Amino acid sequence: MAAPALARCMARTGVLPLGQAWGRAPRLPPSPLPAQRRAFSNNKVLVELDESAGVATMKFKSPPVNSLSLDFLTEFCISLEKLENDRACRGVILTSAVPKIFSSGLDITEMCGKSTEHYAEFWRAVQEMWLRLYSSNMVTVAAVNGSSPAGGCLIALTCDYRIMAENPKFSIGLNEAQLGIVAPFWFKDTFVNVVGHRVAESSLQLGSLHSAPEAHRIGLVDELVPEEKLKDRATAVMQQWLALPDHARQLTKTMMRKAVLDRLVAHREEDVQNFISFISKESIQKSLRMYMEMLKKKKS
Ligand SMILES: CCCCCCCCCC/C=C\CC(=O)SCCNC(=O)CCNC(=O)[C@H](O)C(C)(C)COP(=O)(O)OP(=O)(O)OC[C@H]1O[C@@H](n2cnc3c(N)ncnc32)[C@H](O)[C@@H]1OP(=O)(O)O
Repeated sequence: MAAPALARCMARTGVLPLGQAWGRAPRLPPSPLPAQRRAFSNNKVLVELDESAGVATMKFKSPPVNSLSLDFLTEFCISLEKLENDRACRGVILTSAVPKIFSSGLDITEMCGKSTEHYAEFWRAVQEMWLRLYSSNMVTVAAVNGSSPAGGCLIALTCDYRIMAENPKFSIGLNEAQLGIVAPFWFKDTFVNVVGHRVAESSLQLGSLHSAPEAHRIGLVDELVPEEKLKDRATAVMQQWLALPDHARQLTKTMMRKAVLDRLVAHREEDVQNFISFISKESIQKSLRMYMEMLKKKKS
């Protein structure tokens, strides 16, 4: 099925028609076949699977800034679902193929001047991405090799472990307040689970974008490495996590994340309606338009 058709299906049903994000059987170790590498790709995400290690790398490739458009979100979910159902894959490293940018967050153009139906479709796709990634049975490591505001930061926060490249130009954080918008409760819950309530409260209210050292200091990222070592370090961390039996790690992950996941699952439609009423306000539309203009002016 093509991405737009899948997106429509997601909009109707609220889920991808590929399988279930919930109640999956625990993953089994990969079969002892000869070492093999596989790659598959769609327009937005490149996936390389090292079957001998049981590890895939998902590289975002949606230039200029890997913004999370409806197409990107749909293709991200399809790629993740494929890996989730692949017995040869036990862990996934998320990173970017676009220099200097991990992801610029939700595509603002998807939230400006569109119909109510479009907002509903878009928001369900954002929810779906988070539900699938946060509940993934695989070990998920974010190798943050560029700036990562808002929705980009959410992707990193949703992983099990975050490693960021030490580059003074890169920043990360949930900066929604700076755009005049509010991070939804499940963004906030994910953030609180990583950095704790006090840090999340001030960072969210200020819409802070943190430099790499600051992000490390507040626990937003688990470690910093020189850019050229990021890939190797992500691979080493993955090996460490995969050394444990899958079932124990998966049950522990579920135990830690269930309450937050259940909260969105129980209020999914209400959350879509909240998004629509919020984003449709003329004052919010004006803030978003001004923000886009500011981004464009910054260039000239
Ligand atoms: C009561 C409660 C109810 C709850 C309601 C919920 C409300 C909504 C919640 C929404 C949640 C999350 C929101 C988001 O994720 S919004 C996105 C936030 N992102 C940002 O603020 C990042 C903005 N971008 C940048 O800071 C920079 O672009 C960059 C990423 C640092 C890269 O800088 P650069 O100099 O390398 O590139 P630049 O020239 O700025 O950009 C290149 C082109 O890309 C366009 N662009 C950048 N970011 C986005 C984006 N997020 N969406 C769409 N387009 C984007 C930029 O405009 C340039 O375009 P052009 O070349 O000029 O045409």
